[in-house]
Amino acid sequence: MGRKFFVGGNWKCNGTTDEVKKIVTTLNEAEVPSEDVVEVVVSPPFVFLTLVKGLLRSDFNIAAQNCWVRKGGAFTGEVSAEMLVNLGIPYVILGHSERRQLLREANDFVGDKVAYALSQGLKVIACVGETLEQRESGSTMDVVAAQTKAIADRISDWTNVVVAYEPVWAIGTGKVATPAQAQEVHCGLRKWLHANVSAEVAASTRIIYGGSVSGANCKELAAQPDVDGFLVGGASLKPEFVDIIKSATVKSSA
Ligand SMILES: O=C(CO)COP(=O)(O)O
Repeated sequence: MGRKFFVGGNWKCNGTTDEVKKIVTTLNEAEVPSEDVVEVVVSPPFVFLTLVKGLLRSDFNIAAQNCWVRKGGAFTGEVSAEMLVNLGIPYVILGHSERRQLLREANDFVGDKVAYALSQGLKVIACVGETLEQRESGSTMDVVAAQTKAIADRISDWTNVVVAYEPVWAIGTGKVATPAQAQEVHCGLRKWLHANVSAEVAASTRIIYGGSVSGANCKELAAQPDVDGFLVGGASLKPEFVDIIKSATVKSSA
């Protein structure tokens, strides 16, 4: 199947120039498994993309945290996919729950963004996930399936898509999903892709987990068969991120 382990660090709206330089220095000095074993992608705020690109080791990649839904133009405050391509930024995170919730990004809008970003040559980390209320009402799979469907309806090639399952109740709360809870949804998403897209896409698309991932809990999560990596928030700003990258070896030694 060859789903290379993927560890993303979403820095969100954090950091000063000095702090960013410090994080990059830590990453550059870290001894981590080779590129054949793990793909590492860090996602600084837009304003630091060029700085990080200039300093970061070449075996790590960079993602923007968002981009505009269509071609750039008169859209004050937005950053277009074309601009990211122009800067040499390979990845973009789209549909993060903070944007879905705080900025009211709806499923269709996120689907349009994913399709446009892919059409411009970007790779996409597409986020899905349920709220606590939705989980408690038993609609987790329906919610993540609807979010995934809005993407599937608009794209035909999944090669450059990584799906990030991030339960909203686990983000920034220290309340991590149990390995069994993560595995259940990841397996459900893979089955959904199998039934609604294709067996090949289901087998080859990486489904990564996000929500209070730490150096302490990453190994157990990484051991789950359908967990292909992580999207890390808070811990990606700390040296602990290196331990999370190293959890890739749980997979390669399995
Ligand atoms: O939202 C996340 C990554 O995109 C997860 O954030 P935390 O790791 O801080 O819970």
